[in-house]
Amino acid sequence: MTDEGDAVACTGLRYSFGAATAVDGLDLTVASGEVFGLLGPNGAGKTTAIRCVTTLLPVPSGMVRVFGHDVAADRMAVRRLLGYVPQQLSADASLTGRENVALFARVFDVPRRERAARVGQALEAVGLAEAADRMASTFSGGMVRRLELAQALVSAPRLLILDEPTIGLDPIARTSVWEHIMAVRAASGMTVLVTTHYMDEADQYCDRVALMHQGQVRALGTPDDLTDDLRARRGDGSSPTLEDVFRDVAGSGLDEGGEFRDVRRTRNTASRVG
Ligand SMILES: Nc1ncnc2c1ncn2[C@@H]1O[C@H](COP(=O)(O)OP(=O)(O)OP(=O)(O)O)[C@@H](O)[C@H]1O
Repeated sequence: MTDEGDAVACTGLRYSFGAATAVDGLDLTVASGEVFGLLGPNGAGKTTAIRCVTTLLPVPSGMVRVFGHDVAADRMAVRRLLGYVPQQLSADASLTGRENVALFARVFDVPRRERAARVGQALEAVGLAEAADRMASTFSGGMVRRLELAQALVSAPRLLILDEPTIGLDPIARTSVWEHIMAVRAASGMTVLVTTHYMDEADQYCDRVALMHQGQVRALGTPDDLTDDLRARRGDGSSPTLEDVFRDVAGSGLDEGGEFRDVRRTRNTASRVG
């Protein structure tokens, strides 16, 4: 397989935790260069699906390719192509911003003589050049998130995967995180795959979105296509939002919002950066 073609192609992906099916036959294609949003409430299966794409979970059933590489058969090639910002804290509070990014540069095999420059560029790209030599423990929640973004960017990934990048941040910090993501994407042409349950962010920043519910994609398209389609079906002159589209495809499931475990995990994630 060459590394041309779509950034991500999932066919019939299934993943279960014991008897509980988290991802239930996911078919999904992310085109090279697009910003793609995987949306859904807590427990929809978003994190499980992207952990399969990143090779952190196996692919027990179905097929997942990243730029043509089968993630099950060619794990190292896939890892070299992607940067991943997980929901969990990945920055070390006892190191400076620069030391945190340098650590990722070493782990991701950035050539030694390029490391210092690449670390500096990654910090600059997320607006942390001036704060780079402060301890990460002194950073605000938004700065920690941007530091984690720099960690993922230092290896110059072709595919950046972000799991709830703005959860727990105030509106100004959320905008700042997104503006830095979009600026790096515009400069590098990298593909971005992001999970979020903030429909407004998806509407504003994503080229296409997949609405996921109970392990399956229930709707797929550009935010405008999805809202236009619902407007046409309603035919009552109202202007639906992406959230209305989600309520339409997921029904009452959206309000139920996953199990207790899912809510607790999300709260933990939010408080660790707050
Ligand atoms: N380690 C685990 N053990 C058992 N079940 C799990 C585990 N991780 C996730 N699940 C279950 O799998 C389903 C999908 O979870 P997943 O984390 O993929 O959803 P999500 O859409 O990313 O939600 P969130 O926004 O809360 O992260 C949920 O029902 C969840 O309870």
